This record gives sequence, structure tokens and C-alpha cells, in this order.
Amino acid sequence: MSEGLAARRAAVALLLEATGSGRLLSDILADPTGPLAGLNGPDRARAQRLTLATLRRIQPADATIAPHIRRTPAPLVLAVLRLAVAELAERPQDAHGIVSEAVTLVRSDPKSTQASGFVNAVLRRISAAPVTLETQRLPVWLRRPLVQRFGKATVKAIEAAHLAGPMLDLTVRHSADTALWADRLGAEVLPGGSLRLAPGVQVTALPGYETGEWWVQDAAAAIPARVLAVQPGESVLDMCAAPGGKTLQLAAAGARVVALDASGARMERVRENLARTGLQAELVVADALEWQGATGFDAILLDAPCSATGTIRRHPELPFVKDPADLPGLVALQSALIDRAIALLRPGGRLVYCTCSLLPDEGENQMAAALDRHPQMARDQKAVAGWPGNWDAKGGGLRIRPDHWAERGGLDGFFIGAMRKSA
Ligand SMILES: C[S@@+](CC[C@H](N)C(=O)[O-])C[C@H]1O[C@@H](n2cnc3c(N)ncnc32)[C@H](O)[C@@H]1O
Repeated sequence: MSEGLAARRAAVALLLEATGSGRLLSDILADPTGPLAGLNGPDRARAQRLTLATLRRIQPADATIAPHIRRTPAPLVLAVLRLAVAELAERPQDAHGIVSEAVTLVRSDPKSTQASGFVNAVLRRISAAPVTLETQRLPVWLRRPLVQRFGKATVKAIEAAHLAGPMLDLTVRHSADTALWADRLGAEVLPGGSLRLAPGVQVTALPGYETGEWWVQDAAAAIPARVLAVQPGESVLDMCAAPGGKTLQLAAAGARVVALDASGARMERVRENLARTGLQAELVVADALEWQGATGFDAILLDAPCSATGTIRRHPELPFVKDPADLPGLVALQSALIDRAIALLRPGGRLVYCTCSLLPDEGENQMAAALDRHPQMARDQKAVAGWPGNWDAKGGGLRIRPDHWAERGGLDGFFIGAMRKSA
């Protein structure tokens, strides 16, 4: 088998699953029986890289393929064509090998072998001229509300940020050690204190991983806990806690943390993360809407389930697998969780509501509606002060977009709203 064939075959299988199964690529990659099973380390890395590169270019790849075909080919053949076109755009000097391996892939599968001549003809025609791919556009259901909220130029900048992919960000357990770990790891210190490394390193091999001196957490995802600014000894509820990045921050700040999540399987990740970092929290597996536990918390962090549309740069398959019909249900759940959080807060207590969504209905609008429903809650302007001006902190909320900090490598999209209950 040629050097790249195993990786390309796995990449095609990953592409088919990521676009057809509704499962997130990260879950498929972690599946021990999934398409990466049996591959050696370099081939796994290569398959993963090829898959991500293709998912970031599906729509422009399809536009390049379209003039050369009369009808949409079978899923496997289409996946091979998409992969090859994405590779041709990236490495035109390897056109011969890319086309020949695409043909071999199709020929070696009994279900598609008769399409090998077709694939050969299409790719030869495409590779006859330089392949330049436009930036992938978001699907209409997502693009439209974003254009309405941010304007066309900003949406284009967001789409460009999605093409670049994420950096590797770490949160240091003891913030006083930030400079020390930045030095040891050769990392940049971001405003707010996250450390930033170039992607592609093996995280578990870095110094400090084993002893839990830091954990992986996108710079934007680290901000909600910083906005909540818990003090040692405060009682804090992390209401949708798993896998636990924010629980670790709250515990590291010295708060008495109850970490609650509806998913027992995901809560295991919180348990592992606490064990690795030597931090402590009380873990509760329950539906937050029904949980009858403690009340009167000093502070609550509600990182609600959402469309996750702020994380497309790390999950490029999201626009293709998310069903917009799920959105109203998510928005209703977020609003019920906010109501529950407010009921669990003591008078004078603080609430940070956040989602890794770009959609105003899961962010700004959700917070405005909560304030209308609960006159005892007010925007906590002070809590969000000090972050960059273009993060729109005016209404007690931070709107973070993937195109922000472009010169530093961007960050995930998030909405972070800070509220306070009247005393
Ligand atoms: C965005 S994730 C939380 C990420 C987490 N805060 C972190 O920083 O690692 C949302 C979580 O909400 C949980 N969830 C969804 N519905 C819930 C409910 N009704 N009650 C409690 N947790 C819920 C999901 O299981 C999921 O783990």
C-alpha cells in the first residue's frame, strides 16, 4: 500500500461519518472501533489533518466539482472527490499522486469500483488548471441571523477564521504560576491569563500535564469563570459542568463548588480532570431543572447546552450536521435553566450565563429576555469591564467572535452575560 493510502482511506471514512452520522468528529475520532482503528500514529495524524482540511472546504470543493458532473455521485465517491480537490488546492505539485490515490481508493471498494474511470476523468479535468477554493460559507440557516446581527463583512471574517482552525490554549491551575509555565512551555500569555501554543503538539507529553499544573481550555471558554470572579470560600454552583474546564477554574479559585450535570458519562470526565489536577468539587449527576439540592448560592455559572456554533473552527463539520430544527428546543431549555439558576441564587448573588454560540437567540436575546422575566436581576456591568472594547460589553455581556484576536490566532465564539440578584 502506498504511503498515503491508509490515511486517505481513513479520512474518507471519517468524512462519510462526520457528514452523514450526525456525530461530532471528535466523538468519531475517540471511538476505539472507528475509522482510525489499526492505524499507526503518523497515519492517524495525517488522516485527521486531511479530514479537517476537507471539512473546512466542503462547499467550495463541491462548487469546483459541480461543473464536471451531471448528478451527485454516491456518498463514498463524493467523499473521495472532495478530499482530492481539497488536497489539489493545498498541494498542486502532488497532483499526479493525489489523483492516482483517489482512483485507487474508489477502485478498491467493491461498492464503488465501477466509478474509478469517472473519478479519474473528473479529477484529471479539475487538476488541468490551478485549483483555487473560495472560503467556505456558513449554511443559510446560520448565516442569515449572523448577517442581521453583525453585517456581511464580519460574517466573512468569521468564515475566514473558521478556515484557519484553533490554536492550543491552556489554563494554569494557580494563576500566580502563569509566567513560570509560559516560560517552561514557550507559550504566549493572552490577556486574561490563558497560555497559547501553536497547535499540533502532543498535549499529554508536555511538562505539567501529568501533575495537572494546567488543562486545555480555549481562551474564550476560560473567560466566563474569570467574569464570575469567585472568592475563596464562596458557595458556587457550576450548573452544566461537564467535561469540567470551568469547574476546575472555580475550584482552583478556592470556591466550594457543586458541579452538576445531567450526563453521568460526561461527569466521569469531570471526575478524571479533578483527580489529575488535585482539585475538589462536589459532583452531582442530575437534571438541573429537577434537582432538589442546596439553594442560596453566592454565585452560579450556567454554561448552557447550545448550538455550539462558536466552535466551528475546531468542529468544522458542525454546519453540516446541526439540525436548525433543534434550535427552538435549545433556546427553551436555556431559558428554563436561567430561571432555575436565578431561583437557586441568594439575594445579592451573581449569575454568569454563557453559551459557545454565535447566535443572538442563545446569547444577547436570551439574557435580555431573562432580565424582562426577572425584575430582581440586573446587568452586572462591572463584572465584564476590562475586556476589549469591540467585545461589546455595553449591556453586561461579552460577545466574543472567532474573528476577534485574529492577529493572535483567534478564539472560540462565546456569549458571556453577567447578572446580579437584588439584595
Ligand atoms: C456546554 S456543555 C458544558 C461545558 C462545561 N461547562 C465545561 O466548561 O467543560 C453543556 C452541558 O450541559 C449539560 N446539560 C444539558 N442539559 C442539562 C440539564 N437539564 N441539567 C444539567 N445539565 C445539563 C450537558 O450534559 C453538557 O455537559
